[in-house]
Amino acid sequence: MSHQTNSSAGLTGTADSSLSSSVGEHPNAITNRFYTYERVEEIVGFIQKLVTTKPEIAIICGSGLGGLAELVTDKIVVPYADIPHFPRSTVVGHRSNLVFGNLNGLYVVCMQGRFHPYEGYTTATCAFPVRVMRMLGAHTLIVTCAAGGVNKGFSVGDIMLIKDHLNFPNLAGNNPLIGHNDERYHLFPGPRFPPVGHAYDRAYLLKMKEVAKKHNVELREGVYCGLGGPCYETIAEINMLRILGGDAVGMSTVHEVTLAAHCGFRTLGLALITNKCLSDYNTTYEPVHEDVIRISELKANELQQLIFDFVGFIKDHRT
Ligand SMILES: O=P(O)(O)O[C@H]1O[C@H](CO)[C@@H](O)[C@H]1O
Ligand code: HPA
Repeated sequence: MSHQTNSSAGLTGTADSSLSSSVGEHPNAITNRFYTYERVEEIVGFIQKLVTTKPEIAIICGSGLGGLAELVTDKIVVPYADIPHFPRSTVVGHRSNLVFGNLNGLYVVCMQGRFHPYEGYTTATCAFPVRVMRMLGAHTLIVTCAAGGVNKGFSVGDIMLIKDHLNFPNLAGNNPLIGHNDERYHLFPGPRFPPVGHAYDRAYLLKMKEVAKKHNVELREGVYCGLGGPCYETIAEINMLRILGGDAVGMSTVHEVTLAAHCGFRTLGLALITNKCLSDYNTTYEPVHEDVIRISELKANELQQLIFDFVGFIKDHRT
């Protein structure tokens, strides 16, 4: 399949000058002027010509966790490169496909590869596919990521249910919702000031604990800290995160979950602890991405089984 597009993938400053400039010039505002309601609609329309079944569950696959999409049956794979205006994943361990199909009885869409701010994308660009998946019909978002273990009680290979997050870019004035709050998304017109106190669905969290118990998997639960990257953290930064109540750290997820809360997704977040974080100045170990991918791939099966069963639960409890 090949679809020619003359877009520059909506990277940062490709604002359409014909659009009114009632928003500021913050890079995220510019992105939101590029990914207008019409453009999101165009992307959704393009996908709907290829995929006629409406997905109920949207899944974002973290570093090394793209194998989840291989569990999907009756697959339709839509490369990001074929979708008008869609960015590309540039990071090892992230492919660049939307994978549609059946997972344990429900129709799903998997992002096999996500976008990170350190790749040069704004947080708004990184997160905008969440809106696309919502407009395609999904009501539940399962977000997965690789993360460093900030909590000293965590071990490499642990799976942490994300109960909340610390969104550092947001605290520094960098939120994917900066810019015009377009109320034409009539199915999910998020408010100008969206609440995010319950961005991670409590009932889903409890259900996932039950699923894990059945599999004899002991889940951790904690607060995910979203930082900008691409540097891994200094020892002082890790110590700060501990003081602030952080349990795991990564460079993704928080902007996606922010947009998901805005457009009415119910969200489950799972972080796979791929490495310990630096704790003292005598430690010689430093995290490396190769280890992150290796551990993700090693533990992927376990995570996939949990998600597979969780989707089965959603199927049985749909209203
Ligand atoms: O969050 P995901 O995409 O799983 O990846 C994590 O792993 C990479 C660092 O090794 C960073 O991209 C970090 O965010
Ligand atoms: N820090 C930030 N992001 C990460 C880490 C880490 O230690 N491990 C995996 N992603």
